[in-house]
Amino acid sequence: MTGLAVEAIGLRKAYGEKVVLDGVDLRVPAGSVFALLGPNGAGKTTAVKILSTLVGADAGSVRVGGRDVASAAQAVRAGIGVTGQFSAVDGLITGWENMLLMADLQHLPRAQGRRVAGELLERFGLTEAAGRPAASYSGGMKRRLDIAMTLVGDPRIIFLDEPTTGLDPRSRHTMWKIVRELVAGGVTVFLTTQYLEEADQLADRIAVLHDGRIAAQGTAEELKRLVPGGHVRLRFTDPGAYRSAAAALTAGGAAADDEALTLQIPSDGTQRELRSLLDRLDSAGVEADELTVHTPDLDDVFFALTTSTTSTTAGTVPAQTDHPTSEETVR
Ligand SMILES: Nc1ncnc2c1ncn2[C@@H]1O[C@H](COP(=O)(O)OP(=O)(O)OP(=O)(O)O)[C@@H](O)[C@H]1O
Repeated sequence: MTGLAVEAIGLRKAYGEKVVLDGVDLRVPAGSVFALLGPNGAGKTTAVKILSTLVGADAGSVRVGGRDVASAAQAVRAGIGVTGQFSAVDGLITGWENMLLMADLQHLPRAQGRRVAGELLERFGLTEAAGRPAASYSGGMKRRLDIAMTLVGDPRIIFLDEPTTGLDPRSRHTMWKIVRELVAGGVTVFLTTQYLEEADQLADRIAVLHDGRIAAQGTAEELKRLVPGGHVRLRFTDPGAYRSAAAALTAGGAAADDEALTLQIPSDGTQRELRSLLDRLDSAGVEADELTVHTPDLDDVFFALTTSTTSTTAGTVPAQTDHPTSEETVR
């Protein structure tokens, strides 16, 4: 599949008086990981339900795998996998039986169903536990079984609704590895999450859902640049070099710390701005001992976008919060 795996335009959904989605546009390139990020109740699950044909939208159009979810729901369903917050795993039967049930639902011939079930259980580290009732599995194992069951039909687009909520850090990392492997195999992953780190780690593109609208959308780096407060910090050990750099850069708004021999220059951290800064240092004939780029992290973006009382559109972001910034040091 080429082009867009998911394309939603003007999605609206209300439950009674409550408007949950109020004109949402989403575009997910095939073969990528897309994270829909939002606080509790933002409408993430509702969006997944609409995109995966489980619930109809009040307005707007959705194409998944190139097909319209309203007029070709059956065909859409055949090409997708959905793992919800409430697992499809039946606790009373074993992991193996859960897998075979899935294979039956997918109408796989018996021998093929057993082979696929065995391969997936192996891939997700569940072979040993396969004979035990799923109710005895840990949260992470149940989640892995859930995804394994989703993969029985070899879907090319997978929706994972909060795949790591409630998991411990180790299980969360295992889940991230699974997502990366799926994408390496050409699968498109649409996931929802409340975890900024998860979106940062996994997603090629992130959309922040707030008050029924997309407050911002882009790569993690693009989103971080929406929040002001980025700067470059230069540290010197030679006081002479420090003074020369300070003289060359204070016109550019550099804040100087004479005791620590550091200069802090406002910057969005882009290559263009860094090059211009280095050019100015070169012209002054000085070299910094350490150069650190401080970019706001996703926490800054998320809090800035989701704590406002009115929704914002991409590119217009409320004032920066006090959350720590991430740092990258270049020596
Ligand atoms: N079937 C329904 N009937 C009425 N209201 C609903 C229904 N489904 C969801 N809602 C409401 O829509 C809003 C969004 O819910 P949704 O589950 O989509 O949010 P979410 O972002 O997935 O939240 P969470 O992270 O808590 O799962 C909530 O206020 C919820 O109460």
